[in-house]
Amino acid sequence: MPDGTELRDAKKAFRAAARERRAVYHAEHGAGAGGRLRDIVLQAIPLPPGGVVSGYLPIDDELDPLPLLRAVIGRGHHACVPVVQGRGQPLVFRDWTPEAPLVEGVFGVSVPAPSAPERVPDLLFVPLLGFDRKGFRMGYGAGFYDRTLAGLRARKPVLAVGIGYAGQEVTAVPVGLHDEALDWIVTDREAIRIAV
Ligand SMILES: Nc1nc2c(c(=O)[nH]1)N(C=O)[C@@H](CNc1ccc(C(=O)N[C@@H](CCC(=O)O)C(=O)O)cc1)CN2
Ligand SMILES: Nc1ncnc2c1ncn2[C@@H]1O[C@H](COP(=O)(O)OP(=O)(O)OP(=O)(O)O)[C@@H](O)[C@H]1O
Repeated sequence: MPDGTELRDAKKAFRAAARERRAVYHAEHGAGAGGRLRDIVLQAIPLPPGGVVSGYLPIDDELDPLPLLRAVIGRGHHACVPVVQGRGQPLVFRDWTPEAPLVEGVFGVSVPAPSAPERVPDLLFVPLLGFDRKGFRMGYGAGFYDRTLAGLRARKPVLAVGIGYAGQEVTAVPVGLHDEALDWIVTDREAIRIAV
């Protein structure tokens, strides 16, 4: 069931404001943020040995997760990134390395070529527009990560780690029934473990 009108409007207003805040923070703090993020994640979060870790290829003013993904590969994990199949469908993930050939996917987002093997992540680094300390996030509004996390969590334990700038924190993200909470949020300043 889709969200009701009131929640949809609240989320829409939130998204517009969050985009602006992220752009301002990115312009001010973006340089070097990906390296700081990498160091904080590796210090705080135990990665599943030999596991599959998903990240993302940054768009707009997202915090750059590629230094982290390179480090994760260096420690023997598989890295992968999301591929949109279509509206209303969960994301799939394809293998990513710094050398991987990319093609243009849905929404003009770069994705690994179809020759890259599909993977099922054990740990997901999740992009976001805004987050709160309860572990709720908001994205671009297609519900891709909510749908994808719900599907994965029904099959096996996965760890969902939201990635964003400290300046993307809000008091409370408007949430609906479909919203899947994150297990951790890591910013360019700190790692926040969400209490269960
Ligand atoms: N880096 C990254 N990759 C990702 C995501 C993400 O949030 N970040 N996604 C997370 O789910 C999926 C892609 N989802 C997306 C959904 C909408 C738009 C988007 O820009 N939509 C508007 C354009 C708005 C604008 O540019 O002002 C549109 O539909 O026109 C982009 C990505 C998978 N890959
Ligand atoms: N598991 C699900 N099954 C069916 N519909 C869903 C599911 N998850 C989310 N939706 C629907 O998708 C729409 C968008 O959800 P929402 O506004 O939470 O997106 P978002 O979290 O900002 O986006 P994204 O996860 O793509 O970054 C809503 O109408 C929501 O009801």
